[in-house]
Amino acid sequence: MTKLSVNINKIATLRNSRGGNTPNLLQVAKDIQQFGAQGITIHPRPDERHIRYQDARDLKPIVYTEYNIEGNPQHNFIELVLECKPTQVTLVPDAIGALTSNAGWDTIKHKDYLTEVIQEFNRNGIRTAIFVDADEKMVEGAKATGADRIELYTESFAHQYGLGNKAGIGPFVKAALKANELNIGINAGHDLSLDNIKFFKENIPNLLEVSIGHALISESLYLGLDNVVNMYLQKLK
Ligand SMILES: CC(=O)[C@@H](O)[C@H](O)COP(=O)(O)O
Ligand SMILES: NCC(=O)COP(=O)(O)O
Repeated sequence: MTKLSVNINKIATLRNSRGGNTPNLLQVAKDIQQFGAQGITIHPRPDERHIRYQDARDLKPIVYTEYNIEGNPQHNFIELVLECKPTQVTLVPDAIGALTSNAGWDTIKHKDYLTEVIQEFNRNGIRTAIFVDADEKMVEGAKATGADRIELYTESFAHQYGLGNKAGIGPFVKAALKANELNIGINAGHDLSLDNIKFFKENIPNLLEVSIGHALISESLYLGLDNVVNMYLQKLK
């Protein structure tokens, strides 16, 4: 079974568009867990355009499933994660002002920095994951930092799959086999959807967790959050 962690960034985007508290992020997080999701993911960005740092703190007592905080480990982010002590921190190399995540880490070039940050989180009992492209060398580099898991950046797979090109899964299978060989866990995310998730899951050996936000919230506009969470759970069995 692969765990579903729902990324609630888009709920915060909607809330922030009017400045009030509708929709209520904390209530949505409670409901998503009640509907059966096994985790909640947030990705606070430095400009706090969707998830605010205070949201991360407020969610701490609400999230009783796996709490995953994603972001670039700048000083403020590290402080926040150490304060919130989530189940998992996922390190993502976001450029300031990027529209969304658009690349994995170069785990070879940044090995020393990543190792240092990961040691700090490990000392605090927080599981660590590194966001990487589907590249065996980057998986080896992630393992060398001491990270518990990789998160495969799935945008290229999703894009190719949408064009009808199933061969786009190829590099992801190779990266996953390398991760299995090295005994580093596998998460995945970015642009996964009801259309592509089953194929992805069936082809990736030992896929532990997926974090899904943009498509899942969009699909919920038509089908409802409860239905959509459960449709993903069926496909991830
Ligand atoms: C790492 C990743 O792929 C997601 O966290 C994604 O970047 C969501 O962030 P946005 O909601 O800001 O697009
Ligand atoms: N880590 C990926 C994530 O949290 C959600 O990405 P997306 O589904 O919003 O593209």
